[in-house]
Amino acid sequence: MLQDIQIGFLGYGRFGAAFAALMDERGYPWRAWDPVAAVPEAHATADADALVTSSNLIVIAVPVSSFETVLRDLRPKLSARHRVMDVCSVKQGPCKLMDEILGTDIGHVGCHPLFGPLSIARAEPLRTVLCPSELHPETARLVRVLFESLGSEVREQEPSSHDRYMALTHAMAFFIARGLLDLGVDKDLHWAPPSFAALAASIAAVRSDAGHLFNAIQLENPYAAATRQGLIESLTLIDQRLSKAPDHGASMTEMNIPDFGQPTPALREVREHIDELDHELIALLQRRSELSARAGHAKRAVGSPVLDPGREVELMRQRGDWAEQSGLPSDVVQAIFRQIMAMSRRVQV
Ligand SMILES: O=C(O)C(=O)C[C@]1(C(=O)O)C=C[C@@H](O)C=C1
Repeated sequence: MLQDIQIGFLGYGRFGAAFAALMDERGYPWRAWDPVAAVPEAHATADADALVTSSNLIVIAVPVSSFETVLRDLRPKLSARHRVMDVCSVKQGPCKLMDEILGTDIGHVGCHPLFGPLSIARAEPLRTVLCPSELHPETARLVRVLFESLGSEVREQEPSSHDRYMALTHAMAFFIARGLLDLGVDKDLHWAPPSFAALAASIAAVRSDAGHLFNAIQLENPYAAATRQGLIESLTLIDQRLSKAPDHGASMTEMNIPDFGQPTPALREVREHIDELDHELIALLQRRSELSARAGHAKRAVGSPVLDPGREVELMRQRGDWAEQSGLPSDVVQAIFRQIMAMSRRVQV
């Protein structure tokens, strides 16, 4: 299904470049064109026409605000052999435009990769939402296979359900984080309690955002304004209840978070936490293995052998130090890393 694929990135910004690197790693041929950003020479085309001539799957990777203009400019260059996908973080508008402008003639599918340059670089799990057009189920199938071959989990959704869900999650995270950022909460987070970790990550995401992303998430999602309003209202209500509380005891009961479960015996509870943690450890090992495969790829490209004894000695020493600093026996931690390293070398051969 993917053997004849020729990918053409229309737009080579931060996301386009990271996505293209992922394609590269899996060996898919790709080209890119961008009026501003520099594309690596081996993949560059002279203009948008040359990109369309040399590709059969066009990935529109431009800010949502310029999507319509780019799509209208692209349309006359396309023929029946082309498929088009977008990567916008909102879906209702772009999917409607693709149905309208590309119609039955050109296969298309809406995509929202829920990952970015940082999550790709860190080998975090990849997830993608697809919004298939009723007109082109076969394009959705092709693009699903493509994402799955990149290691991404894929979910299909109606554009409106996607945007409602993103208004409650993506837009909310950015909205709250932006508010905290404006309050100056991003400084000195070293001593913030673990309960703040998720918010700190959201603040970091907003800070590293290319600028247009925040506006697109809030302004191009038709449900985001109402969701923001709903949040402000519920926070105001909580604030009013807190400030008019005559005494802490009585009024705080309604503020209590409901207890959803039966109290569990202490050992069962601890074991549940251990299970959860081990699950996370395995997910981290899987990500490490992914990075190791990339290291193998990079070494093969310059003809270096898999085994790098110098790096391994340094790595062991550092893990030993980290273990000691955390109050763990360094010899045991190093023994664990010897096994991890053995597994790592296996994925590189
Ligand atoms: O750093 C590298 O060169 C890797 O390939 C990664 C790695 C590792 O798993 O950390 C694996 C094998 C090498 O001998 C050294 C380190």
